[in-house]
Amino acid sequence: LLLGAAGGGKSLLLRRLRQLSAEEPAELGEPPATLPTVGTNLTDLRLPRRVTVRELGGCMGPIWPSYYGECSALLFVVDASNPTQVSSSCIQLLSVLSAAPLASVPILVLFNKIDLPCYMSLVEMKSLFRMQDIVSCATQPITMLETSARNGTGLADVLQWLRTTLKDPC
Ligand SMILES: Nc1nc2c(ncn2[C@@H]2O[C@H](COP(=O)(O)OP(=O)(O)OP(=O)(O)O)[C@@H](O)[C@H]2O)c(=O)[nH]1
Ligand SMILES: [Mg+2]
Repeated sequence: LLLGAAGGGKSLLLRRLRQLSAEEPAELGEPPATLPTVGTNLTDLRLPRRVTVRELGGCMGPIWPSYYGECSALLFVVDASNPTQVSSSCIQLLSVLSAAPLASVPILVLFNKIDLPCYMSLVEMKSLFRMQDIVSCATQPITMLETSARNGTGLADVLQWLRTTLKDPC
């Protein structure tokens, strides 16, 4: 499952992950245009095992929980260049972490858009989110990464996390 506030970069991230996991990955090139996801967006990745990622648009927040039951790993995207979204993203993350069906689902928090000059660093984001408190109270394993879906920074680590996390399907 791929979640996060509207405009954080989920759709672009998914396109990039698909490009990078293709059999013959080409240069990423200019980012393709994306539209706000109204509803859900399903994309298959080859890791090489087939993994289906379901993006839920930020505007679909009220119905996110109806998809928690079938989730084996969760990516949560935060726009690290947008200070005004930090508090709402933090509340959304807390509600994801406290959802019963996700109690043991591994979580990867992605601080995206780090190519922008005004982005907030991992250290700043961790402190704004009070990540230490969140991680110590959470029942699920939480990993954090900085990414740019625009230029590809960190995306190989995202694929590696998915490979490792989804290695032993249960
Ligand atoms: N500079 C920069 N722009 C990005 C990055 N990732 C996404 N964007 C841009 O941010 C805008 C929103 O990206 P989307 O991928 O559509 O965002 P989304 O999270 O899917 O949004 P919803 O579907 O509405 O929930 C687009 O203009 C993207 O090109 C990034 O890493 N860096
Ligand atoms: Mg989208």
